[in-house]
Amino acid sequence: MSDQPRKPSLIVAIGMAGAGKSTFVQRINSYLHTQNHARPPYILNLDPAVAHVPFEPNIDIRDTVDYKQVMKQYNLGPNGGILTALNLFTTKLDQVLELMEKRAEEVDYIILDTPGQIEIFTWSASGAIITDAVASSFPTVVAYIIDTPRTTAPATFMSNMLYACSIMYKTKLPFILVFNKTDVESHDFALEWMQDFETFQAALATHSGSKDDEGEPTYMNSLMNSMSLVLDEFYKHLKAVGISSLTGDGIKEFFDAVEESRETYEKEYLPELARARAAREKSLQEAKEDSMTRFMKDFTLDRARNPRAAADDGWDSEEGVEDDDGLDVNIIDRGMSPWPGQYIDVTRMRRDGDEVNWPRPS
Ligand SMILES: Nc1nc2c(ncn2[C@@H]2O[C@H](COP(=O)(O)OP(=O)(O)OP(=O)(O)O)[C@@H](O)[C@H]2O)c(=O)[nH]1
Repeated sequence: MSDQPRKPSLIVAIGMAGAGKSTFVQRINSYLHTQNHARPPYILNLDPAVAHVPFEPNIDIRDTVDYKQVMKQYNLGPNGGILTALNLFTTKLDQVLELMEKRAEEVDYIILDTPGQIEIFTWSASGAIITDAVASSFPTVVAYIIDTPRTTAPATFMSNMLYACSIMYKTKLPFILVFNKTDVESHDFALEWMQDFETFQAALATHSGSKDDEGEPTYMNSLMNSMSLVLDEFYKHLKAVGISSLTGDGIKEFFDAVEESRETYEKEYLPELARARAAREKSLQEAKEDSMTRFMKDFTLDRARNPRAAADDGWDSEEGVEDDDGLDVNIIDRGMSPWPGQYIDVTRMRRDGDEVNWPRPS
């Protein structure tokens, strides 16, 4: 056993707009506040456009970036505004991580509530940077929130699962399917479909719109039939829990799933992360060596063909070229003066004369 204090588990709450992410975050927040041995979580709100969140986040993107101001400044629509706000926030990620690290010993859970427009987080560079950064510091799990009552149609269910599948393979993180709103609709049908693809196919066959005018299965029907076989493999890699963020039903099972996912993170994600890092460093080193070898070859060839040039620029071919350590390369730093197209930090512009509220008081 290591002497290091146990790191908090980090939960990234992702889901389609209206699936109940914020209500879910508030539910787990209140659950942790009321449990005898639990400590309140550390919460980050990453949705710049949300008007109201039912909890008090410790770090709130809205304190750093005013997304309406960003829309005006860059002449963007709402989605562009949210994405740019997230990009700007990501430039401060080192500060965010530092704050989380500082609080790590005081909390057992860190929770990230993500923007309502799911693709802005899951398919943007910033979303990937944030997810990778937190996941390399804390045992992380993705909680994919599903609006259960709106997923009872086989086609909608399949679309939702395909989306979940794409996020899981993109992040490679432990994944929990959270079937929310079970007070309205039980998630039993979903579990059945996931455990036995034949029951899904049977539901598909009886669902309206599965046959065309001539009584033949529609193209969509055949496609989904085949997809259900593919997804069978995907279902084996994830956990599913049913909860009601409204009543609190199933929250304990959710935390059990988080605990199990922590083991998956340590056994599978961390070694994979270390392997990926080592591979990246190796390929960078190889690319560096390769480019150096080619440079030296071209350089020597050039000097052999044109020895006068060497004399003109004072280079003594007898001495050769100094090794890596001896190279005196001046990197030009353009950071001191503005240039066309320079990135402007609107977060600073917004704060001119304002009270800086970073981080939010806990
Ligand atoms: N019946 C029921 N309603 C719920 C539950 N969870 C959330 N809701 C309702 O679903 C609606 C959407 O919930 P939010 O928490 O705002 O959903 P969200 O995913 O954060 O939505 P965005 O802000 O668009 O991202 C609200 O009206 C909630 O009251 C639940 O477990 N049961």
